[in-house]
Amino acid sequence: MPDVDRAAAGRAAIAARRARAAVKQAVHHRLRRALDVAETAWADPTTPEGSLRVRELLTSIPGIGATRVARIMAELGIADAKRVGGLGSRQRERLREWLEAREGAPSRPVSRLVVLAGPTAVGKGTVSTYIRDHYPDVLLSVSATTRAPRPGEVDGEHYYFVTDEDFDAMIERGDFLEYATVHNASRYGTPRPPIDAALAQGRSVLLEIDLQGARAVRAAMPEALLVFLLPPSWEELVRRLTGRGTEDAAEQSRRLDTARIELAAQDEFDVKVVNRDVGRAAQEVVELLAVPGAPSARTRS
Ligand SMILES: Nc1ncnc2c1ncn2[C@@H]1O[C@H](COP(=O)(O)OP(=O)(O)OP(=O)(O)O)[C@@H](O)[C@H]1O
Ligand SMILES: Nc1nc2c(ncn2[C@@H]2O[C@H](COP(=O)(O)O)[C@@H](O)[C@H]2O)c(=O)[nH]1
Repeated sequence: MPDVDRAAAGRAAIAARRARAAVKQAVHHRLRRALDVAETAWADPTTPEGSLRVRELLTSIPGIGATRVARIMAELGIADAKRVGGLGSRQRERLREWLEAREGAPSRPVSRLVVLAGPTAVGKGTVSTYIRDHYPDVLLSVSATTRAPRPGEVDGEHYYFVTDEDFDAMIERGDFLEYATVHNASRYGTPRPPIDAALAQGRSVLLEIDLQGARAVRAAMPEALLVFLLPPSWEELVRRLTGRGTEDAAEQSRRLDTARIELAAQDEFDVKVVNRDVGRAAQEVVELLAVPGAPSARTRS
């Protein structure tokens, strides 16, 4: 096949894969949302979620129309007019199981190379650390950076802390899969050799990098799956950034400027995950990685 045709076929295959992933992600997202709504209603039936009718909750899931809803509710033993907050404990359990079984169905895209990006302080580092600690089969890439270590950060574990000269030398040697200046401040780069070695051994790899890095990895390795971590709200994002207390006011403001740009680019990503709860967000990311022994959504506590 001529090179031009091969390139066009490759682009078409990638576009088709992204389209399929987007549809699956939309269904998954609505199922996840339905579960969140139900859990909120059961934690406090006086909330707006509590007064939602079960049939409304179920029709919010793509592909489920009125006829199917009636059949599902009959199977679950839930009367047509029931509200989510008014369900008894057995009905709740049956509905939860039904939603989790759907959500855990093997319909999501899975990749050996996942890029986790998202705005400052959304919890990328926290979620990645949770994955590293709970799923040792996954290689969490350690970046090089020219920024100074924060209290408690360990060289070689959180980052390779290097000088500007070292960073330049690494660029010269072609050590990086990608690198960027982030928040108009320090430089960060992803060392390529450990990633190639892990993928060659069949291990899954997680990169926790910024938007520019995510775009560069997509260009270099189109098989990578790009995941965008979202905060529950802008206010919560600001709370997390200020609560972390590791940046002064000027740096916080610079990071929030970048955060606005990053949030505006979220639709470029294959999958979006909301970080309400660290363990849950980590599990959602792990389910996108081809990891042997990772628990399915059905076994989530
Ligand atoms: N689900 C969560 N609920 C509440 N707090 C959280 C959650 N996830 C992370 N945090 C807290 O938010 C703060 C920011 O988290 P973290 O440093 O992991 O963010 P980040 O996305 O890696 O930030 P940056 O891009 O600036 O490095 C931390 O104090 C962390 O403990
Ligand atoms: N493009 C890259 N971005 C990276 C890399 N490693 C980390 N990052 C991102 O930088 C910011 C700031 O990190 P912080 O530790 O100073 O708070 C954050 O968005 C990281 O995801 C990398 O190798 N390449």
